[in-house]
Amino acid sequence: LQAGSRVVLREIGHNIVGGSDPKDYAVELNATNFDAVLKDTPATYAIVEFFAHWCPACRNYKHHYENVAKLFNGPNAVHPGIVLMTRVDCALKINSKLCDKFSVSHYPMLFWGPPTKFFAGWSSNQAKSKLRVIDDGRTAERLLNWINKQIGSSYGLEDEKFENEHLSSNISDPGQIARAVYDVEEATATAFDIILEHKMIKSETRAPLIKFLQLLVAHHPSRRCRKGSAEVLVNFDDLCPLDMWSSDKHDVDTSNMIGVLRNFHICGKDVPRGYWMFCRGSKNDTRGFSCGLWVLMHSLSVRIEDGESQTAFTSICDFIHNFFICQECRQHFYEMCSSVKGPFTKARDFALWLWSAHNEVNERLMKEEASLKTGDPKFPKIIWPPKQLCPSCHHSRGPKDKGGSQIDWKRDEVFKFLISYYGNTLVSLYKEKGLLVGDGTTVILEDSSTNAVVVPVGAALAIALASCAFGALACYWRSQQKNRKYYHQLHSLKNI
Ligand SMILES: Cc1cc2nc3c(=O)[nH]c(=O)nc-3n(C[C@H](O)[C@H](O)[C@H](O)COP(=O)(O)OP(=O)(O)OC[C@H]3O[C@@H](n4cnc5c(N)ncnc54)[C@H](O)[C@@H]3O)c2cc1C
Repeated sequence: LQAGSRVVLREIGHNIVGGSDPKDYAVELNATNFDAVLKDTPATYAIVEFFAHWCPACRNYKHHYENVAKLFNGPNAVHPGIVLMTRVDCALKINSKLCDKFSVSHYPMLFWGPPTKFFAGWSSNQAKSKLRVIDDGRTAERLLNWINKQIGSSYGLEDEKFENEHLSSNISDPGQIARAVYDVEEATATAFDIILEHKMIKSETRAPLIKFLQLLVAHHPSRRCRKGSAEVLVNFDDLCPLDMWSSDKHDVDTSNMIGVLRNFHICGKDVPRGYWMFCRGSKNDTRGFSCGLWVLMHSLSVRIEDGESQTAFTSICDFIHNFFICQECRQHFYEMCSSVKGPFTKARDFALWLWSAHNEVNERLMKEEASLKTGDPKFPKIIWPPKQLCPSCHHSRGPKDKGGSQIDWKRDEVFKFLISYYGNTLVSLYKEKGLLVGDGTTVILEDSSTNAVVVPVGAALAIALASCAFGALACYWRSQQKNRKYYHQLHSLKNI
């Protein structure tokens, strides 16, 4: 069911949801996929329209609903990942119980709330209290006004005309990073795709890749990516044999191997999704992947233990050096890595080094982008975190405090801020609730959409995750034996 829901969510992006009009933006749900789709959506809110296909008022209402849905759903959504707009046809027998559950009293009837509250026991009073009937959504304008009032936004029906320029770039809102967990997944999958696309796995790059994968298995903020990285790692020798790209390999062999590797979706089947959320630029060619990569690195740096700090440092440096396809970026970054004197012994020092290296890049780019006009006008480079985001990180120095290397930072406060920003806050909207424990069983954590602390950060987490990783590896090792056998059989057949 879950895999099915992902397919539906992915199809939303391409407007090819089965059964509904291919031009529809709202997603048609039914009793079989309702819970799973709402559970898996990265959107913060959902609207469910209960209607009946025979109802003339519903048919007339459809274009109003679609006009709003196109802002939020679909590959060209101006505001993706915020509201998932769906509909359920109550005239279909399969949906009658579902519509009953929501006491649908008229058509069309619209409900609003966090997606998880739609399936988390509608009968329970607590879930019920989080859902609201939209009482003023008769036209597209009124519906959008109603949404704007709920979430304090100022979206307009014409927003599409201005491309992405209406993006909110409120840097003082720490909650914005909560969307970035999906970008960290997107960046991980994109990086892996680039590595395959550009045949970057060579004898000299295998070791750095393995080391980086190990870091991801233990500390990636997304469980899906931890799991996928573990699968790649466990199968690494089979998937990436030493002679992978050797000249005596036929093109067919090579493309078969790429095919096999591609089947190992590092963050699950439905990532990359094809869009960015936190890292979305106001122009199509700004931000995106490189922003996601930074967020990934920072989120790793706040999850490691003291004893891992040097390994994490070299893994990240080597990964960027070997696999970040931007020549200038990787050269600059490697220079910064090479200038580090002693080995890191404290996770704090490594996290702060990465933060300050990133600021060094920001400072350089601030000037470059200003003179070349290549920056994103909505997201100019800044020395980070600005005072609005972390007042306690800055000593109050008044007018002399010009930024960059001149800022008088309170480094302990910066570290605290990094831990909370890239630790807890980053995963506070993340929908994967289960964590694997040593024996491969699943523990259900608190519902993450309620802002409850999902994962404690710090030593306890690092230890827990490290042992999870071991459990997961052992588990995958066993489960992959069958695949390995199949792979070897396939190979020996080919060699006959
Ligand atoms: C390793 C690396 C090296 C790069 N080197 C170059 C280069 O040499 N030349 C070039 O043109 N581009 C370089 N880039 C790309 C560039 O740094 C930006 O990623 C890109 O311009 C997109 O910028 P952005 O506005 O999305 O913010 P980014 O700089 O990508 O930052 C992403 C997010 O991280 C947060 N952030 C910002 N600064 C910090 C900080 N100091 N610590 C923690 N979090 C922070 C902010 O929320 C920001 O939105 C590099 C990227 C990487 C990953």
